[in-house]
Amino acid sequence: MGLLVDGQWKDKWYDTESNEGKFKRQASQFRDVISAETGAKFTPEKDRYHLYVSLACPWAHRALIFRQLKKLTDLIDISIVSPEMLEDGWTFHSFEGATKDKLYNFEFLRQLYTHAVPDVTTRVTVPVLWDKQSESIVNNESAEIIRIFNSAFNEITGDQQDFYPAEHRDEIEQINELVYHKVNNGVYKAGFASTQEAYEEAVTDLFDALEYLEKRLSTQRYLVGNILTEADWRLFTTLIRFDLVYHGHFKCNIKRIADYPALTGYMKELYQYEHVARTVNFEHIKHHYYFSHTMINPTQVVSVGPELALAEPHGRDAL
Ligand SMILES: N[C@@H](CCC(=O)N[C@@H](CS)C(=O)NCC(=O)O)C(=O)O
Repeated sequence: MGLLVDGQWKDKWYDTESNEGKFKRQASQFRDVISAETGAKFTPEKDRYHLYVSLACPWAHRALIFRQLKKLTDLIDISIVSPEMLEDGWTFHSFEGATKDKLYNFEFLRQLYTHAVPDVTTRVTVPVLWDKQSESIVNNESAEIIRIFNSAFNEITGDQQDFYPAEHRDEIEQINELVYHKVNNGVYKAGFASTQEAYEEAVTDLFDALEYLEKRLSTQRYLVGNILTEADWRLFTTLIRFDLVYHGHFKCNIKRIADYPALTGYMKELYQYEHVARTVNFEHIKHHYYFSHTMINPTQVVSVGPELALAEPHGRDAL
């Protein structure tokens, strides 16, 4: 794993030493929008954009889910990186369920970043929303890509479902804040911590948040206002990976999601939601984490279990 500095690849892991053993995620750099407004640089068009994802990555997973939910699969094609992310970062090496780079046939994802900006300094992350017309990155921040997908193409697809409704935005933002820091990023803070204190702080915050979410979801079907919103999908991509990789590989092991009845039923319901299951690839998830993080798992042995009973009735209809 590494990063680009002035367009040059440096094989370097996140520096936790200078930060008391804590993992600090860097902000995404490409933050444009797609809009039908006059003068907009990126306008909604069929076949103009391409999405680069990893099926292992919870952030890219959000974008893949929104692409399905918002009926964008015919408008926006995808390229899928190999789950093995080692000294060259994300690659398009052959792996079942991965694809080539469908636009440029690049070997490495970093080549896409330098194709856009030759002297860029950035981490090379997924997801990337790419504009084929200007050959540039529209956005590489999943929280923003899902908002783009939520509304920018509605005129073309005719799909008006709104996962970020105006009347619930304050509450969505509040819950997103908690879920992002303590859960989505919380598992990484626990897993990548390089001191006991940093790990314990992250894992305690994470399980405090899970206890809170379990309570909240015991009396209401979804996180906000009893309708499905982006807040639910943002939580889902961490929950679905939890017992598979975060519990073992990242030592988030005070409990499993299977030990929380409400969170388990909720996760199953979202998994069973139309077309969502096809965005989940358990092999890519397990292989990526156990094989790529050699500082945590130097043998690169990938765990076999656990079995998850995701197709069983979720029992959430009563709420
Ligand atoms: N804030 C970004 C984070 C994306 C991210 O960190 N993706 C991970 C994969 S799960 C990645 O590509 N990591 C490579 C690296 O950090 O070098 C987003 O939500 O889009």
